[in-house]
Amino acid sequence: MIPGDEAYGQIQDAAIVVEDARIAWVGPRGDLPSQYDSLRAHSLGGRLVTPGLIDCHTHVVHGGDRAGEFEMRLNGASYEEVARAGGGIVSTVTATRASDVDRMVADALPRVDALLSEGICTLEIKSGYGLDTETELRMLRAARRIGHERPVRVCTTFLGAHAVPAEYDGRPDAYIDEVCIPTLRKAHGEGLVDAVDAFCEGIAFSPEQVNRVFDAARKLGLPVKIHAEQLSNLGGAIMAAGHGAISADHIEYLDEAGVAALAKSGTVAVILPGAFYTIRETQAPPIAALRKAGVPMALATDNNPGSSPLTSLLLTMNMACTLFRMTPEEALAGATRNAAAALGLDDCGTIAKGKRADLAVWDVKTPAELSYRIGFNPLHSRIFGGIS
Ligand SMILES: O=C(O)CC[C@@H]1NC(=O)NC1=O
Ligand SMILES: [Fe+3]
Repeated sequence: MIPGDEAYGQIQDAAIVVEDARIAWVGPRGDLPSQYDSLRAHSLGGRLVTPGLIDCHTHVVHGGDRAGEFEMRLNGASYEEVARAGGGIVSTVTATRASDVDRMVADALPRVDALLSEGICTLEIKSGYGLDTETELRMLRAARRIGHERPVRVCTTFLGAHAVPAEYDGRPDAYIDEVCIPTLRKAHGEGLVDAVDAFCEGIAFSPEQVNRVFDAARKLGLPVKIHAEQLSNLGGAIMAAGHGAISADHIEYLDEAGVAALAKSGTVAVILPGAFYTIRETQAPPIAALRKAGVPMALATDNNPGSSPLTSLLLTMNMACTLFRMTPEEALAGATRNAAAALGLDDCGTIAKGKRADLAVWDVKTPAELSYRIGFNPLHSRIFGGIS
């Protein structure tokens, strides 16, 4: 069954009125109110227009790369074995600690530009490769700077609970209490934090440890999100749902109880096919159960140097359809309105009166082409805040 226009909320021969970087009116061109007749019209040649895309989960700021580990895994080492051998996240920490804000920005901009070239207007950027106060702060300052150096809205996420640094090896609780939570408070005090995230996994932090970070976040009035059930089921998503988390991400190993918890709390499921593909995971996230339970599903690149060096949200959409059997309409919703919800944003992600005038214009005949092609970018133009 091929969905019609109504499935995407599509309007044929539409007009969109933009005033002060916001959408003032949208509808069939023939219904355009006469009050707008005097505005300068700009034809898009009948092309498809979608909301500007939103990449709601990235680690795009980081030092170094992990091509060497890529080769290790190709010689048989699993992702967890690489992590336990002191590789993985911790090896990127060394490179990031040696970097400064200017260098972090310069290293990230080619990846950011690649993402923007596909119509992204909102980009989430996490910390989490510093794991000490000063480097975590530098990462978040770099993320903020990217939002000033490029026409993109940046949402920052504190991910101090990403891994246990070498100097706290075997002492995760001490790291949470002595570094992670104090750094969160300092970063929040500098206006660097829009949300708080944590990696709940056997190779990272327990639900109890993450719970302490989330308690601190909520005392600061910050929304929380979680990397959960990526490699096993520790109940992280259920714990996060109990905190009213705005998203639970990865969730390959989410069970029925976890699905029900997300549905009850209104938490968005963020599906990350890049990590599933890169670490050659075999357990797919429970898409059918999430769909049946009405849990909103978002998509993101999870751009990071280890488990998902993926810098294409369009390819992410294709992978979500081909690997996880999401529909093209679900994939587009996952990169727009549901991605906005995963960031706790209500002013973007759809083309509607009052929303930001963030739009993507495409040289395609149908919306399904955006998920159908592999490694092809049909973007005609990107409109950010009403300016193309
Ligand atoms: O491998 C890396 O550098 C990041 C891995 C990434 N972080 C996380 O919490 N889960 C992931 O897949
Ligand atoms: Fe991630």
